Amino acid sequence: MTSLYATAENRPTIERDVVVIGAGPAGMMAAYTLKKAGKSVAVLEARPRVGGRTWNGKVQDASGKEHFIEIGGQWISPDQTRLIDLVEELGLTTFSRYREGQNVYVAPDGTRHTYSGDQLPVSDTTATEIDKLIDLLNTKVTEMDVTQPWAMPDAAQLDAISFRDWLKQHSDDQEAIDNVSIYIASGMLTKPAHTFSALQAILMAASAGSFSNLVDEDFILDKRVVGGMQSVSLKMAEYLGDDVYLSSPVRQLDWATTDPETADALNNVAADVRNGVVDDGAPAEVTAYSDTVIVQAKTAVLAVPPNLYHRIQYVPPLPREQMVAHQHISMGLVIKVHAVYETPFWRDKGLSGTGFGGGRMVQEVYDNTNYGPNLVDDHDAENPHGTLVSFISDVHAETMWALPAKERKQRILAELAAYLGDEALEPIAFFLSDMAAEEWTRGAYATSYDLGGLSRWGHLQNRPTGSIYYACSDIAAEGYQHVDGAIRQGELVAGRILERLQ
Ligand SMILES: Cc1cc2nc3c(=O)[nH]c(=O)nc-3n(C[C@H](O)[C@H](O)[C@H](O)COP(=O)(O)OP(=O)(O)OC[C@H]3O[C@@H](n4cnc5c(N)ncnc54)[C@H](O)[C@@H]3O)c2cc1C
Repeated sequence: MTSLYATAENRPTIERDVVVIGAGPAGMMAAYTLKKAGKSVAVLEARPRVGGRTWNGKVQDASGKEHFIEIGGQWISPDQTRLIDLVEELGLTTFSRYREGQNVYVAPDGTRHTYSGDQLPVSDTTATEIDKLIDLLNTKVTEMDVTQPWAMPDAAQLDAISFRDWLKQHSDDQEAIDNVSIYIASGMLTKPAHTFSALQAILMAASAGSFSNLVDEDFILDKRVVGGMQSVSLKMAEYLGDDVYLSSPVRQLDWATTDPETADALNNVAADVRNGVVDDGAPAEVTAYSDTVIVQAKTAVLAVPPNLYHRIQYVPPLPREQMVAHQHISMGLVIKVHAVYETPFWRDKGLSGTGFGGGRMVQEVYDNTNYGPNLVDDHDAENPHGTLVSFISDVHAETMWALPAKERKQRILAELAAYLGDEALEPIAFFLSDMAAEEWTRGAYATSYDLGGLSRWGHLQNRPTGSIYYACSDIAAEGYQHVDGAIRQGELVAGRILERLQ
C-alpha cells in the first residue's frame, strides 16, 4: 500500500537496527541504551527540540530580563531511583525544593491557617476521616502488583466505580474527600475524580510506593535538576549526535504484511492483521516515514504518549484490539502557573511557600525559586528573585482558558494571594504552561484510561505489536506518569529489543 507520505520525494532513506519515534525521556533513554549496546538507531522527533513534556523555558519581565522556568516536568522523588542514577551518570546535579517555615491551608470557608508537618489543620473529625481514607488506599496499594494492576483480584469492581464515588462509599466528610482526592485527581491525573476509576487511582499511588508518599509533598516534590529536567534528554541527545532528527514527525509506519486469510472477497474487504501477528516483538522489516527522513529498521520503539498513537498511519492498520484500546486513553488537563517576584517575600513572613486548599481553583502552590541564579543568561550572579508555581486542573483550567487574558491573570493571582498574602498580586513576570495547545502533547500531565479501561485493555499497553515496542511514562509501572517511569520504560524496551536482536 502507498500513501502520500510513502511516496513523497526528496527525503533520504537510511537503515538502522532500531527506529525510535519520539525524543521525550522515554525515547531518548531507549535510543541511548541501544546505542551504548552497539546498535544503530535513529530518533525521529516531531518538535524542533528533544525532551517532550520536559522543557527548559524562559519568561521575560517588564525590564526585558529573562527568568528561567520549567514549562513541563521538573520534580524528582526519592523512590525515582532510575532517574536519580541517570542524572548522576549524565553529570547533572540536583537541588532541594525550599521548604523552611510554615505551610498554609485555606479551608472551604476561605479561612487561612498556617501549619507545619503533614497534618492539615482541619477538625479532629475530618483529620480522622482523612487518615482512614489514606489507610484504606495504602492497604489497596499493597494488594496491587504495579506491573499488572488489571490482575488484582477485585480489579474489575474497582475499575467500575469512579474514584469520587469510591471515596464517598467510605466517608461522608466532604472536606476529607476533597483533601484526599486532590493528591490523585487534580494533583496527578488532572481529571475530575468522577471521570476515572478507583483502580486507576490505586495504580497512581502504587506507582509511587504508597498513597502516603503522594500526600507527603516533601517526598513527591523533593528535588529538581540544576539547569532543568530537559537537560536529561539534552545530555542523551549529545551522546546520540546526528542520530536525532528534529522537526521530523512520523506520519506513517509500515510494520507487517497483511494476513491473506482475513480477506473477505464477498464484501470486498482487503486482507488485514485481524488474526494478529505471530511472535510479537520479533524483529521484522519496519519503515518509518517522517517529514525529513525515511528510516528502514528491524524494529520500532513508539515513544509517544498513547493519546497520539492514532496520529500515525499504520500500514497495515494495527490489530483491532489496539485500535479499540487506544480510543479509551486520554490526556488530563492542567495549567502550570509560574509567577516570578522581586524577592521570595513569603520567606520573610516565615512561610515555606507551600499551600493547599482542597476544592479551590488553585489547590496547591509551592516555592519554585531556582537554584542560585534565576536569570537565564546570568548563571554566576546571585540575584534576589523568587518564583511560585501552582496548578489549575481539569474543569478549572477550562474555566480559566475561557476568560480574557487580563481577567484570567487577576483571578489566578488572587488565588495565590489567598495563600501567601497580597504581595502575590504583583509578580514581575507571569507565565502559564499550556501543553494542551501543543500539537505533539495535547494535555498534561499525562494520559489515563476511561472508567473501566485499565482492567479491560491495560494488559495490551506494554505488549509489542509485531515489531513495534511501546515506551512512555504513561504506560509505566513504577514512576507512572513521571520522568522516572519514562526512563524505566525506555530502558526496559531497549533491553527486550537487545534480547531479540541477538
Ligand atoms: C506541566 C507538566 C508538569 C509535569 N511535572 C512533572 C514532575 O514534576 N515530575 C515528573 O517526573 N514528571 C512530570 N511531568 C510528566 C513528565 O514530563 C512526563 O511523564 C514525561 O515527559 C514523559 O516522557 P515520555 O518520553 O514518555 O513522553 P513525552 O515527554 O511526551 O515525549 C514524547 C515525544 O514524542 C514526540 N512525538 C509525538 N508524536 C510524534 C510523532 N508522530 N513523530 C515523532 N515524534 C512524536 C513528542 O513531540 C515528544 O517529544 C509533568 C508533565 C507536564 C506536562
